Amino acid sequence: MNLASRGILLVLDGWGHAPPGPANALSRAAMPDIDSLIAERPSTLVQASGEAVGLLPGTVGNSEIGHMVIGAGRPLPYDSLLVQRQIETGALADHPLLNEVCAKLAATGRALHLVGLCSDGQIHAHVDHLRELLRIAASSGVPAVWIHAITDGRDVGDGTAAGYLDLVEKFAAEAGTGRIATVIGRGYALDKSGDLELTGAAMRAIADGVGVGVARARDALDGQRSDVWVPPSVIVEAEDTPPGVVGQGDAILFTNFRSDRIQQLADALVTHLAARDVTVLSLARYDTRAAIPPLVDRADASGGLADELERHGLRSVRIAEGEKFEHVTYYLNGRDDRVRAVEEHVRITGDDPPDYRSRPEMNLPLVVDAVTEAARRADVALVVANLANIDVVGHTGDAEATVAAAEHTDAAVGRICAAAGETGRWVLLVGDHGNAEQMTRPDADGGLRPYGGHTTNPVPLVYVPAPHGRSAGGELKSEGTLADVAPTVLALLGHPPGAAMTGRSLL
Ligand SMILES: O=C(O)[C@H](O)COP(=O)(O)O
Ligand SMILES: [Mn+2]
Ligand SMILES: [Mn+2]
Repeated sequence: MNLASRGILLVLDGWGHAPPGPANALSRAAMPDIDSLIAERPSTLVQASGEAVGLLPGTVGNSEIGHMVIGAGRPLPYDSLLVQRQIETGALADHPLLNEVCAKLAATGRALHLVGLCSDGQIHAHVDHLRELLRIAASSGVPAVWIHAITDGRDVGDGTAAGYLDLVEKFAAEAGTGRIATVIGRGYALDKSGDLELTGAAMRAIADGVGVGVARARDALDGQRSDVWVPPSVIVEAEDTPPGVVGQGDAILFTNFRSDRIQQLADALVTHLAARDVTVLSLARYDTRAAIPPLVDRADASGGLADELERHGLRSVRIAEGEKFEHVTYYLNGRDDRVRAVEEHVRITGDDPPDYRSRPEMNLPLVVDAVTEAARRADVALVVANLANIDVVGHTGDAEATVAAAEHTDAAVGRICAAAGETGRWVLLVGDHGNAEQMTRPDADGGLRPYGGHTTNPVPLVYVPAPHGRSAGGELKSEGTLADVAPTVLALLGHPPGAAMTGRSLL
């Protein structure tokens, strides 16, 4: 392979584009390296949200679909879209497995427990799906439906949980079934760091009714520091036992469509309830240890960049710190957990602070070292790395910390581009979805409140040619999407797009 055709694909997580302004942490940050790349190198903006990537129109992008589409070279109908389609066509209401489980509950007088994130953030879940499941349960004659409401405050503004709890109660009243049994912050219920104390606290509230006792769902929010950290709370209507515990012969249906953050809880519940003869289902397919039957299955994501690199015998090294490791491996490879013979997966571990605001640099120097080391190797055609800071710190909603994260990211990009120059590599930089370029959101009273969630903004794509390599004229083609990244990478490596790819090279 021509030396100059080797490269580095850098995903800057949460790097969206928006006009400069006080709420744009990226325009506020001093980012001299990235600014000069955008000024001097071919660049464009590409779509990373909504239909362009396989989401419902107007839906914010996310790391899973972002990396999957970057890898697949085509939009992929995401799990949320597939669920929505099944609702619209009536297929969910007619789902044989769901009907069978509901019929059994009706016949045995047992309860259905719906467990999921209650917001319309559309990253992990949508409260409208819960509404539909309540309707289906009601029309199937399920005698009791308990809702285990996980509060959000991350994919939607913090302080909005009360409104969603009210909405859930309204949906239940409309359907004629459903009562909130527990209220649990996503910090507990959706931990994915392996902290089994957090997961255990959520699990005991759901399964056993052990937690902070409150009279009404909304009371669980009183005096709490954020929607994310609402302690596992149990609605106790009578003095003694909370009514919503999971009993012998009950069924649990997890209503999140995205697996990554609910799977730890789902696995814990399956293990904990093993002796209680509980049927467990999930709305979409999960990557749990226990096999949980999904109501809606995943779209095929094969034939992407990983398959093409393998076919051409091109070695790639994937590098990211823990928060985004699966994204440059599992998701980029189309939710395929094989490590191919031509791949190396490097998970950067450092010490992770409990709150990234206190260390917006995260473990970035270690990521840069690993990228530099891989870039020096002649046997490596492609280094793929994710720089997580802008997104992960952006999620705290703290604009000052996010500015600092962006400045660290800029310095890292400078170091990586210098290493690329020394090793004769090109670099392609791309965001996977917006986040840090929009750190406030209007609230109901016409004011602005801090916002740490994702956006629908396009993301930059910047091509830094190798010192003696192919140059792309002045600009990259316009009107691209994340689906065009893999064809562009393949073109730079000297290959056509894969047969399954509908994206095109933007060179
Ligand atoms: O799970 C999270 O951290 C957020 O809800 C979504 O962020 P991600 O899509 O970047 O993981
Ligand atoms: Mn992301
Ligand atoms: Mn994110």
